[in-house]
Amino acid sequence: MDERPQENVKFETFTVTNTLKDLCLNNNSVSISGSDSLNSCSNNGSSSSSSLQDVNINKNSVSISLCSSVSESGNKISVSKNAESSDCEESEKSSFRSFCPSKPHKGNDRRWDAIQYVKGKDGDLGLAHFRLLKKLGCGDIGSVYLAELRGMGCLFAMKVMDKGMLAGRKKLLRAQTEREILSLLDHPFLPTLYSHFETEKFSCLLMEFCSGGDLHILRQRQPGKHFTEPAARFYASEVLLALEYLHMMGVVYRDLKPENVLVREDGHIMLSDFDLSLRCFVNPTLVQSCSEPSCRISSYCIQPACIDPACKLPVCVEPACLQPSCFKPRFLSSKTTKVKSEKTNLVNSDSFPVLIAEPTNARSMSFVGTHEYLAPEIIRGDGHGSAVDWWTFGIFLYELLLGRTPFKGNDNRETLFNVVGQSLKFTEGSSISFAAKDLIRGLLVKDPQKRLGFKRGATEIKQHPFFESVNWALIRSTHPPEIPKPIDIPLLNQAFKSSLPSNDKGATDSDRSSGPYLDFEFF
Ligand SMILES: Nc1ncnc2c1ncn2[C@@H]1O[C@H](COP(=O)(O)OP(=O)(O)OP(=O)(O)O)[C@@H](O)[C@H]1O
Repeated sequence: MDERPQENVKFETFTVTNTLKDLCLNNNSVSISGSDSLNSCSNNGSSSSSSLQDVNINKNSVSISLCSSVSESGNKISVSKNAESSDCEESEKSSFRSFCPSKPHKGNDRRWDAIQYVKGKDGDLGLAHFRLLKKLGCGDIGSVYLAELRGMGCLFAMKVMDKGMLAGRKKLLRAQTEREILSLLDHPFLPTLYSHFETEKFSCLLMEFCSGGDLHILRQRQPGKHFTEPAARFYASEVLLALEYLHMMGVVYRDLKPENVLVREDGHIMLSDFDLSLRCFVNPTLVQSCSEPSCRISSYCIQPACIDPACKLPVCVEPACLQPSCFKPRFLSSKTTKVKSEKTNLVNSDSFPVLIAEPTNARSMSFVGTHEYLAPEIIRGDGHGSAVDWWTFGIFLYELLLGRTPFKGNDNRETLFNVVGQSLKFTEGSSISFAAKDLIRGLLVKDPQKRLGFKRGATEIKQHPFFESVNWALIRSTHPPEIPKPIDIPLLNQAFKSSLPSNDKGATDSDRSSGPYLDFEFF
C-alpha cells in the first residue's frame, strides 16, 4: 500500500473564531442566529508579503524560514505526525424520543434517542456506559475506538484524548477547536457529535461510526489503484457539498485528503478530522441580485459586518426587497472592499438567486495541512482563506482519478517547491475525460483569486460540466459505488474478548470500563 507520510504541518499565527449557531434558509426568509466571538485576532487584513526562502523538513520536524514582512509574532510551531447506521437495536428504550434543536436533521436518529435515554436514566455519560470493541485508529491528539453503548446495541466512534498529553503538548486549543466545530455540524456528509464527556484523565467525543474505512484504503483496492470516473464523481460531489456547508458555517476545512473521507455503512461519505480547520468570521450579507426596479436597492446587511470589534456597522434590513429572487446571502467582510465590489458586480450580473457562502476574506497565516495537499498560498505564506479548500479539492479529485497526487516530489521539500513552481501535468495516456481535466485545471490555479470557486464558491464548481450528470438535490438517494459489508457485532465482541490479556479474560465488562483510569492501550 502506498503510504503518505503521516505528518501534518501546522504553523499557527492567529485564529479568528465565530460561532454561527444556526443558519436557516428557506424560500421566503434567511434567518441567522448565533453569537460571534473574536477569541484572538492579531491580523485582520494587514498586508503581508512573504516568500519561501528555505524549507527544511525531516521526519520529525519542519522548520520554515520565511522572508517575510508579516507583522504577527509570537508564532507557535507544531508538527503533527501524523452512517447513517441501522446498528441500534429496536427496543422499548429507543422509543424515548429526543428533542435536538441544534441538529434538526437528527430527529429520527435512534442513536440520539439511545444517548438521551441513558442520560435521562443515569445523568451524565461516562466510560462505564460503553464497551470498547476495537481501536479504529490513532491521530495526533487522540485514539479512536469503536464503542458500543451498553444494553442499547448502538455503535459509535469514540475519540479519546488524554488531557495531560494535550496540555503537555500544547494541543488543548486544537482539541477545543475540533470539538466546537463538531458541535456545530448537522449535515449528512459530516460527523454528528452525539456527546462529549470528560473523566479525570480523558476527554471523550462520541461520534458516528463509519464502517467502510477511508477513501485512501478504498482507492488502493481499485483496479489500477484509482477510481473510475463515475465513482470519483460520486465521492467528489458529496465532498463538495460537505465543504460548501462548512464554508457556510464559517469553517475552512484545510485538511482534505482521501484519508479523511470516511465511508459510512450505506456507502455515502463522511468528512472527518477538524483539528486543523480554521474557524473564521462569516458575515451574512443580503445583496440584491435581480434586475427588477423594485429590487434596485443597495446591499442589505443583517448583522454587523466586520471582523474588527471596533467597527460598528449598522444593522439594516430594507423590507422592500425581501423576496427570494431579490437577494443572495453572502459572507463578506468590510475589510475586502475590492473583493466585495467585484462580487457584487458578479452577483448583479446573474439572473437567478444563488447561494454563495464563502468567507474568502478570512485570512490565516497558519502553515497547516499535508504536504502534497498544501495550497501554494499557504506555502508562500501569503495568507489564505476558503480558496485553499478548492485547491485541495483539485488535488483530491486528481488523486481519486489518477491514483497519485500531481506535485509529489522525492521528499517533502521537493513537493513544496513543486506545488509552488511546477505546472500541472496529467500522466501521458491517462484516460480521464476532458471535463475532468478542465475542472482539475480550474481548481489547481496557483493564484487563489483566479481559482475556480473563489468568486462564487461551491456553486461555481457544481456548475462545471464534470458534474453535469449530478442531481445535487437527490444525491443522498444516489446508489454509492460500493457498500461496505455489514458490521458483525457478535464477532467483534468475540474478537474483543480474545484480545484481552489472558489474566483479564475472566473480568467482566463492567470491571474493565468502570474506572476513570481505563487503560486504553490494552488493545
Ligand atoms: N467516525 C469514525 N468512524 C470510523 N473510523 C474513524 C472515525 N473517526 C476516526 N476514525 C479512524 O480513526 C483514525 C484516527 O482519527 P483521528 O481523526 O483522530 O486522526 P487522524 O485522522 O489520523 O488525524 P489527526 O492526526 O490530524 O487528528 C482515523 O485514521 C480513522 O481511520
